[in-house]
Amino acid sequence: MDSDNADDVQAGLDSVEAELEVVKLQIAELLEKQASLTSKRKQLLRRLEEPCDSTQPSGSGPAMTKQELLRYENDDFSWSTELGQNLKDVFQLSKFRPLQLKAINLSMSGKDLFLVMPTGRGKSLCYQLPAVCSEGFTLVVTPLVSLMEDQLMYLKSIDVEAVSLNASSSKEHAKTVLAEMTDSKAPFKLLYVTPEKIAKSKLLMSRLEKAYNAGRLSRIAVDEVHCCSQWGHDFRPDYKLLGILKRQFPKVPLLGLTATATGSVLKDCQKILCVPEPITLTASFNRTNLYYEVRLKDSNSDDSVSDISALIKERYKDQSGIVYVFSQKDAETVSADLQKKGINASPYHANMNPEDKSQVHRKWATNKIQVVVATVAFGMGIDKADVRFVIHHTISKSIENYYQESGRAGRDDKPADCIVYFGFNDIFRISTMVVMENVGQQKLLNMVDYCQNVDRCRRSVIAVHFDEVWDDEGCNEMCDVCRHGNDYITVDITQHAKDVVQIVELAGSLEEKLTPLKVTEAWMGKGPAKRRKMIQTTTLSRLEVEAIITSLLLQGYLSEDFSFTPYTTYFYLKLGGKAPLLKNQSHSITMKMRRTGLDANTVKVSQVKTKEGKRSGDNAANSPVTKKVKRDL
Ligand SMILES: Nc1ncnc2c1ncn2[C@@H]1O[C@H](COP(=O)(O)OP(=O)(O)OP(=O)(O)O)[C@@H](O)[C@H]1O
Ligand SMILES: [Mg+2]
Ligand SMILES: [Zn+2]
Repeated sequence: MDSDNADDVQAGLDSVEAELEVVKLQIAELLEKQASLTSKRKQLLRRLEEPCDSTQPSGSGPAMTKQELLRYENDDFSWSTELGQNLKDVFQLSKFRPLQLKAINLSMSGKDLFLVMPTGRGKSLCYQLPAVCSEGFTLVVTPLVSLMEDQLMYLKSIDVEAVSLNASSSKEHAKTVLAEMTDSKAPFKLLYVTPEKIAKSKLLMSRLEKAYNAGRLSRIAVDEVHCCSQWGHDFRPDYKLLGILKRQFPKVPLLGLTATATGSVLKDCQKILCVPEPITLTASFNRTNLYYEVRLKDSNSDDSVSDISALIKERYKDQSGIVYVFSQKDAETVSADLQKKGINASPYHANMNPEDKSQVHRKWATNKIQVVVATVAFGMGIDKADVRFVIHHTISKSIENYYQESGRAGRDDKPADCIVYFGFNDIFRISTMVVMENVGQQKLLNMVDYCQNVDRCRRSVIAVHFDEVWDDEGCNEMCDVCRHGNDYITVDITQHAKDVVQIVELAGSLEEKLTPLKVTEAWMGKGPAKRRKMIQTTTLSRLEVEAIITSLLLQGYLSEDFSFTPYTTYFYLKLGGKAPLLKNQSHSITMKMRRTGLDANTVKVSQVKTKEGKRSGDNAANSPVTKKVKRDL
C-alpha cells in the first residue's frame, strides 16, 4: 500500500472510531434513560398494586388493606374521647396533624409501627399522648441527652410527669426511678433512656422485666430509629442491641420514629429491633402551606439584597423570618445592609459568642428582632411557629439542607414563603467548599438542578429526591414553576452548546484551564483577541449565557475540574462525558428557560416550543419571545 493510500485508510479508521465513540455515548445515554424509566415504571406499578395505604411502602408490615388502615383515622375507638380531651387540655393543641391520629390509634391498638415524618412535624406527640392515655409508663429510647432534656423540660411545662436515666443521673435519682417503675402509684408516664443504658444496665433490664410482668410497661418508643441501621446516616452501635426489648417484652407495642429513612434502612431497623411485622407510615415531605420560589441573581449587578429588603418591607411587613447566607462575613454584611434600609435584622453565625447567639435567638423568638440573617449554624432547636418567610441569599449545598432550612417556615401550618436566590457564581463558591465531601458535588448539583430546571414542579423535585412518588395534584400552584408555567419556553441550545464546547476544547488544546467566569467571558467575546478569532462568540445576555452553561454542566456536556493550592481550591470547567455527542449532526439539546431571563433581540432560538399550558386559554403561552420582559421581582 502506498503512503497516500495508507493515510486515507488511517483517516477512514479515525473517523469510524470517532463515530463509534459517539454511538457508545448514545447507547450509554439511552441505557441511562431506560434505567430511569424502568425505575419510574416500577414505582408506579407498586403504587397501583399496593394493597395498603399509599403511606405504606410495599413489603413492610402485615398486609393491611387500604380500607383497614383507613379505620385508624377514625375517632370512635374506646380511647378516642380521652385522646381528644388530653390533646386539648394537656398538650394545648387544637387538632392533629396529618398521620398523627392514625399513628396514635395504631399504637393504642397494640400494633408495632415505624413512623417516618419530616422534622418538626410532631412525631413526639405520637408517643407522648398515648403515654398520657395509658396505664403504666412508656419507655422512650433517645440518642442524645440534650434531646431528652428538651423533652423533659417541655413535658414539665405542661405538667406531664416524665423522668430520665442516663450517664449523668445521680445514684439517688436512679434508685428512686428504678423503684417507681414497678410501683402502681408511681406518677411518671414517660421514662427516657439512652440506648447505652439499655445495653449496659442489667439492673434497668431486670426492673423493666418486673414492670412488664406487672403490666406497667405500656409502650416502647425508639426515637431516631434510623440510628439502628448501618445504612442510616447516624449509626450508633448501641442501638444494635435494642432487639432485646422486643425479645423480652413481645407484647408491648413498639413505635420507631425517624425523619429520614429509606425503605432499606427501615428493613434493617426492623431486623435489628426484632419487630416481626411493623406497619410503616410515611408522611409526605410535601409541606402544602409553603410556597417555593427561585429568583435569579444577576452576576453583573447583584441586587439581591435590595430585592430582599423590598420584600421584607412590603410583603413581609412586621412578619418574622430568616435570611440564610453562605458565610459568616455575608451574615454580617447582609444584616448591616438590611439594617441600613431600616429593617430590624441581626446576624447569627458560629463565630459569635454563645451569649450573643442566644440573645439573638431569644429576641427573634419573642419578635423583638424581625429577621435573623444566619449561616447554617442557625439550625438545631429552631422551632418558631410563625416564621412567614425563609429567604436564601445563596443556594444551600444540598436539597436535604434546603428542605431543612426552608422547612423552618410555616410550622403553624399557615402560608409561608421559601425563596432562594440562585446565582451562577455561587455554584462555584459552594463547589470549592463541598469538593472534599463524599458525594458533596453531586448533592450540590442536585440543588442547582432544583433551581435551574423550570420544566418540573419544584415540589416534585423535592419529593422525588426523598424517594416519594409524586402526584402532580400535590402542588396546587404553590411553586413558581406551576404558578407561572407560561413564563417558560423550551429552546434548542444545540448550537450554543457546540460553541461553548469549542471554547473549552480550544483551551484544552492550548493546555489552558478556564474558570466558569472565563468561559462566560470568552463566549461573550471578552477574552483575548487571539481567542476571539478562533471561536464563535455570542450576543446572548449574561443571564442567558450563565443559564446555558449551567444546563450544560447539569446535563454532562461540561464537567468540573478542581485544582488545589495550599490556600485555596480553584474550579474549572472541562469537557463532560457527553460532549462528543455534539459531533453527531442529529443530536439536539433543549432546555426550558424563563421567558423573563431571555432577551429576544439576542437569543437565537432555532426552535421554540411552548409548555402545553395547564391553564388553556392563556395566550401568552403560545406567543414566541417577542419582547424583553423585566425580571419578576
Ligand atoms: N397537632 C399539632 N398541632 C400543632 N403543633 C403541633 C402538633 N403536633 C406537634 N406540634 C408541634 O410541632 C413541633 C415539633 O414537634 P416534634 O418535636 O415532635 O417534631 P419531630 O417530628 O419530633 O421533629 P424532629 O425530627 O426534628 O425531632 C413542636 O413544637 C410541637 O409542639
Ligand atoms: Mg423528634
Ligand atoms: Zn409546583
